[in-house]
Amino acid sequence: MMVQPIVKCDQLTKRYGKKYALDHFDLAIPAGRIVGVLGPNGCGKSTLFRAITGLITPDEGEIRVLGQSPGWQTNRFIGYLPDRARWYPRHTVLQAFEWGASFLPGFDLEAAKKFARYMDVDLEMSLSGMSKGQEARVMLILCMSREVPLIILDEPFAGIDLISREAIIAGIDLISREAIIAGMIDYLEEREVSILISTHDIQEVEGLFDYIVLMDQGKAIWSGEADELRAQYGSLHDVFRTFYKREWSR
Ligand SMILES: Nc1ncnc2c1ncn2[C@@H]1O[C@H](COP(=O)(O)OP(=O)(O)OP(=O)(O)O)[C@@H](O)[C@H]1O
Repeated sequence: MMVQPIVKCDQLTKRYGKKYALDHFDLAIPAGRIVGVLGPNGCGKSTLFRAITGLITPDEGEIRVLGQSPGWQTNRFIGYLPDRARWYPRHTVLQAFEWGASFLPGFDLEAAKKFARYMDVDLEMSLSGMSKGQEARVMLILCMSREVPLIILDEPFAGIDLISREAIIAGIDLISREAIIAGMIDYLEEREVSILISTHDIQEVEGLFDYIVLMDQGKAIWSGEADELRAQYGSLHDVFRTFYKREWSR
C-alpha cells in the first residue's frame, strides 16, 4: 500500500527579488520518519518550513501537507518551532506551558512538565531572564509536547551547547545536547509522528535522523533513507564534502 507523503512539493518556487529561496523544488517525504533537512546557510530550509506552515505563498508550483494545501486547517496538526521566537517576556515557563495547553491543539501539559524536569528547566523561571540555551529548551518542549502528526523544528539545537556552558559555570544544569536528543528519541519511538529538523550541527545529531533531505540553492539535491546515504557515502560529514565540495561550516 502506498502511504500518502506527509509533505509533497512539486516545482515549488519562492523568489525574493531576483533571489530564488526555493527553486522548482521537488520533494516527497514519507510519513512517520525523523527527517534531517540539511544544507548550508541560505539554501532555503526555513523558507521550506514557512511554506509547509502556510506563512509564505509560493510564486509557482504546489505544496501539499498532510494531503492538503497548507493553512490554518493543517497548522492545527503541526507543532512548529520557528527560527526566531517571540515571547511574552513576563511569562514564566509554567505560564508559557499553560498558554500552550489553552491555545495549541493537542498540547499535553503533563508531558511538557515531564520534559521540563528531564531537561532541567525551572517552571518558575521568567522567560525574559533566560539564556539562549534555556530558551531553546522551552521552545523545544512547547513543540514536542503536542500530540500531532507533524513536528517541524527549525535549528532546535542552536544555543544548546554540547556540554552545557551553564553547567560549567554554575556547576548545575547538567543536561547536554546529547541527553536532550537521547530523550527525544525515546519519546518519539513511542509515537506515530513525523518530525522535520533543520540543523547545521550534523555531526552531533546524525544518529537522530532516519531520512535525509539535502538542500542547496533552493533545490533538493538528494533525499532518501539515511542508511542508504551512509552506506553510499559514509558519515554525514563525508556526505557534505562529496555533495557540496567543501567542509561543513557552522
Ligand atoms: N523575507 C525575505 N526577504 C528576502 N530574502 C529572503 C527572505 N527570506 C529568505 N530570503 C532569502 O532566501 C534564501 C533562503 O533563506 P532561508 O532562510 O530559507 O535559508 P536557510 O537555509 O534557512 O538558511 P539558514 O541556515 O541561514 O537559516 C536566502 O538567500 C535568504 O536571504
